[in-house]
Amino acid sequence: MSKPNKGILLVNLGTPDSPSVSDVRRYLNEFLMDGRVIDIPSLRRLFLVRGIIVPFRAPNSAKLYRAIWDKETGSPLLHYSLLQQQLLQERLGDEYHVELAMRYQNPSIASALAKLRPMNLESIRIIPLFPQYASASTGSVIDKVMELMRTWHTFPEISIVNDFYDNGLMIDVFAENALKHNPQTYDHILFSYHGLPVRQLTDVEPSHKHHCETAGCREQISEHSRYCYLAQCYATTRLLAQKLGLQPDRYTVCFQSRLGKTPWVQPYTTDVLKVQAAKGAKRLLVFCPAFVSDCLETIYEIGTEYATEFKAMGGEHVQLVESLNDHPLWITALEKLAIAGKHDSVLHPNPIDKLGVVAR
Ligand SMILES: C=CC1=C(C)c2cc3[nH]c(cc4nc(cc5[nH]c(cc1n2)c(C)c5CCC(=O)O)C(CCC(=O)O)=C4C)c(C)c3C=C
Ligand SMILES: [Fe+2]
Ligand SMILES: [Fe+2]
Repeated sequence: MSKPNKGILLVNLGTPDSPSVSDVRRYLNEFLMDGRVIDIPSLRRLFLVRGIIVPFRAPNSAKLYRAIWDKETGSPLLHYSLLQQQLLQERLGDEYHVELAMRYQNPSIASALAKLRPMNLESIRIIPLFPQYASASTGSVIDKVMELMRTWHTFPEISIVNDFYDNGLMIDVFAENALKHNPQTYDHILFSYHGLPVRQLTDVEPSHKHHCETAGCREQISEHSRYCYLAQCYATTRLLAQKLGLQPDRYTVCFQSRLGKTPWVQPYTTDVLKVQAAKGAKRLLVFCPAFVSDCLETIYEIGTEYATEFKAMGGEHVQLVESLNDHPLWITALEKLAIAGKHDSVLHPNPIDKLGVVAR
């Protein structure tokens, strides 16, 4: 067995160590004290998070985590992330060493970097597992990695995959997972993305600030909206709709998981459910393309909470499209990202067929 020469660090958001109230409290405290997540001055954040949000939220969130916790495999997010790490390692072979980390809680980014550092690697590629760039997710991972690496004496070649919202193989896997449910048999289709406070959307870059909603971010990706979460969510949706042959009146883009009282990007998924129920829709198919693994926000929020709400409004069925999880083609997408970075971008193609990575 040869010694690995290249490091890959996969990073997802994080999950509590267990669904106990104390572990959920520790997780929420770390998560929500991140200044990129609750982006207000640190003293106000401390008061709001420690004094109000976490004490009230932790017991309730712990109940939700208990509902999705598997007796053997624990948190679905950690379970699928570990599978992705293991399957990617098998694909890449001995030349590479693949580590998994979570931005919050465990396995921590610090512990993953502590394993990679003494390997004296030629390069390390960091892959935050969020298809669309947001400062609160991808940005926070990059920030943390940079903070931890600052003390290193020597650096290998470092690269970061900052988004992959238009990755062709990822689109193929979501489309394939949806086809199992015969999309044409549903009254309407929702593309439900994780929400963000509106102010976090507009703070992208000076030429984009204040123009997000008027600069056509929902219609196209432009040089001003290249890093706009909203623009990337709509771009992912257009690619999926195109792949599945969906006309615009068959689907709605919406945003879930709002927290707090400030305005978040709209339309909210709950409002779209109401509109659809009022129109007489009975069956909804829901994609969650901001998540590469099924997790609390897909399994519980969509599959249980929103499904129950929709039924109470007269609907009959809400079907979640399974996430990418351990799909072999998604592992191929990760393999390509690991070897060549953003290669399979549909909108900005940079083919790497010459590297010999073939779709399996
Ligand atoms: C898709 C990427 C994500 C972004 C962007 C994001 C922003 C964001 N999230 C919160 C608050 C919460 N999110 C929670 C769970 C959660 N969030 C993501 C991803 C993104 N969040 C995932 C994958 C998960 C699920 C984790 C799991 O263990 O399965 C939670 C915790 C659950 C709960 O108590 O409801 C909170 C809180 C904010 C405030 C925010 C941006 C500002
Ligand atoms: Fe979140
Ligand atoms: Fe925008």
